[in-house]
Amino acid sequence: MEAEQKHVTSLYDRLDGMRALAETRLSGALSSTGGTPQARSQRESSVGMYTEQLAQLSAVESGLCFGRLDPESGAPLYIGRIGIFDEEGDYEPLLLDWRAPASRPFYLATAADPLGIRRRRHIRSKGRTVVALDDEVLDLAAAAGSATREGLAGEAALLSAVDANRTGRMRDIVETIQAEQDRIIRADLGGVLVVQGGPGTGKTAVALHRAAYLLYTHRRELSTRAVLVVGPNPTFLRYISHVLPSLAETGVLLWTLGDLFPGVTARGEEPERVAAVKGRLGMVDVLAAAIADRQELPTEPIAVELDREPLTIDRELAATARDRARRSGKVHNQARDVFQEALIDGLVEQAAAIIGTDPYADDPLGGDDAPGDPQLMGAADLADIRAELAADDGVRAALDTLWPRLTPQRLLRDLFSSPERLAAARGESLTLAETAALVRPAGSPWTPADAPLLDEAAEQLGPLPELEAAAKTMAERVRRSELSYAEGALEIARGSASIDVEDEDDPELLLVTDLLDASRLAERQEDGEYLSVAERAARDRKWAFGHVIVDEAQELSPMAWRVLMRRSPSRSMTVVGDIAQTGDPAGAASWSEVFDPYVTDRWKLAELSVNYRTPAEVMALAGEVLARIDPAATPPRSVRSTGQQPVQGSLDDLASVLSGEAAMLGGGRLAVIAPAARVAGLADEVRAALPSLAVAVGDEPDLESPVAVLSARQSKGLEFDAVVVADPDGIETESPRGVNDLYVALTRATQRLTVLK
Ligand SMILES: Nc1ncnc2c1ncn2[C@@H]1O[C@H](COP(=O)(O)OP(=O)(O)OP(=O)(O)O)[C@@H](O)[C@H]1O
Repeated sequence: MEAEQKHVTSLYDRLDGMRALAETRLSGALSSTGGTPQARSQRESSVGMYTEQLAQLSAVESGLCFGRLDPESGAPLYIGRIGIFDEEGDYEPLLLDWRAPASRPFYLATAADPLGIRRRRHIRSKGRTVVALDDEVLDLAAAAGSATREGLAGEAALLSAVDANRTGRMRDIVETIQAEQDRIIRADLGGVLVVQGGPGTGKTAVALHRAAYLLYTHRRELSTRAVLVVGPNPTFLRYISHVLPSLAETGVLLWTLGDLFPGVTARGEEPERVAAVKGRLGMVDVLAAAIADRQELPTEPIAVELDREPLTIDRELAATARDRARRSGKVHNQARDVFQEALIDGLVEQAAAIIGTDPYADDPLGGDDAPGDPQLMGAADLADIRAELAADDGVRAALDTLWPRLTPQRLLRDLFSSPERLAAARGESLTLAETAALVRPAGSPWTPADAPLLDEAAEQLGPLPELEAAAKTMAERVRRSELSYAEGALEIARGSASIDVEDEDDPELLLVTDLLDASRLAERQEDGEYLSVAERAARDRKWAFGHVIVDEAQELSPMAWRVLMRRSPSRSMTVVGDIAQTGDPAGAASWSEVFDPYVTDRWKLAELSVNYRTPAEVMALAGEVLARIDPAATPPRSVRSTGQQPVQGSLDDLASVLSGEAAMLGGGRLAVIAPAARVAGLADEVRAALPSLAVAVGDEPDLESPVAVLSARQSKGLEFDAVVVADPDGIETESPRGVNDLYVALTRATQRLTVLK
């Protein structure tokens, strides 16, 4: 232990040194002022780079080094959160990043297949002090007598992690990743990988570690395209938000569905059945019809004047123009030009007929100008008339009525606030009752189910031409500035690099030179505005992410998948979920139903089978509910049993159950999970029963409070040391997939479960 402490201390010394260096460089960059635009851009770039570096170095403080591998021959390898190299010696690794290929046996080696490793050691620390060492000898003869269970790597460390008190924040599992999880984490970048697993099998943990692994292994590709993680709600995202930083990854976007449409944060609420209607693919046709409905024909002819001559836009002219615009194959906002052109053609014809016809045609002195003669006007005159008509207020007003410029927001706001517009758009996709359910007041907040519709509307409408032009200018500026930025910043990085990189092919060395990667530095923009790739991705509706990870994926509607597929044109995705936990009426009943339309059968399914959260006793009870959802389903195998059977009782005893739980809670967390309709009332009872404890409740409950009162739906993806499920029958009957919600509620406990009817 003493020897390990020595090594660990020396690693922390190196970490301190790296931080001090980054701090000095950062303050140097911050204190320099003025200079040419080039110098300013270099400064901005290095400030961004060193700030990020410092954040990463601070995040890996806890558990910096957690493992050691003793190969059959050669020096031991230490495994940790980042790679640290001996810059004074010959660049030997002092600590291997857990994601480096050489670290892999730490997760995969078994006595049966030791992968050249003699011994695996888990180093457990508190702060910077080593407190325990767990050794596994990966030698069949030596292992024969040991109590290690088949298939578990680092059992002691694993059990200590799964038994630890929960804190309201998800922790990383980097020290104890199991082989079946490791294979998913390190799967190839390309293609759609679906990870199906029961409750507590580590799907969320695996998804996040995969993000960190992919960013490390494919830094070049992914740093310029960014990785997106989609989770079910803001509370869940807060719950998982510390995991990636603790793995030294800061550039990943964590979004809910409601964040998918730039400029809109959709957090409004609506009945589930309404959201379910909005989530159906039939809405694509409804939106198309709603747009077509905005391409109107005048009920009365519209009069416009040209040089005091009366012209008319009548139904026939508007219909001809509309046909031409529709047949152009362009999207609405782009086809407006065609419509305008066609309308003006018609008006020019009228004008020419009036102005261009000789009024004295009957005059015998009129010569060639008899009625019906060709135009008197030349091309230049016609062009003048066109220009005049195009600028005419009356014509513009008519255009705005007959073919308005539409933003997605305007289209949807107008549609949902108008029973007439909805009736016109519903086609065969919506029943009368569904149509009526969609109506809402004009100022209603955007809901998560609106976000995919806004995106779909944006696709079908196309950008407003003036906004598109502005975006192009901006993109060109960024492109030009990126080049000088990247070059300048590379200069800085090269100048300050303390090692001389000779062998670019050495993978270990490349990891360090990632910091010098031009593509990463090219993220920085000119004009003092530092925008990371993630920030740029967040602003750009058409951003194509390098990789998309979806958690609780079973809950997403077909419309939501449609948007996500657009954000991932390369179809590089990791999707994790559990069909048996689908609670949302818009959610999925099978994975092939979700993916076949997009990637036919070219998606891969991986399964996780071990439950690290719920003790066997609790899972046995939850298994009875699972059997009602799908008699063929097997519940995941619990990694441990606690000997404590779930308690079943009456809701009348809530107060005494709660005080008993509070007494056992230690530093852990307790949740009361109930039907949504009973949450507020129960929260009052919980407060009364536990007056000295903070009780979290509401839309975005603070999960770090010792006690939370949640609906079953809200508890999805979360976990607590102790759970009291109140009114299970109420949960089951509250919604069409209520039995799935009950299954979720029963599988949230890491230690104790009480069910009160
Ligand atoms: N290899 C591991 N080592 C230690 N803890 C683990 C491991 N795998 C999973 N866990 C823990 O098990 C718990 C459940 O993991 P996670 O929330 O990722 O499961 P899940 O499959 O997403 O569950 P659910 O579907 O119920 O939301 C977490 O506390 C996680 O840290």
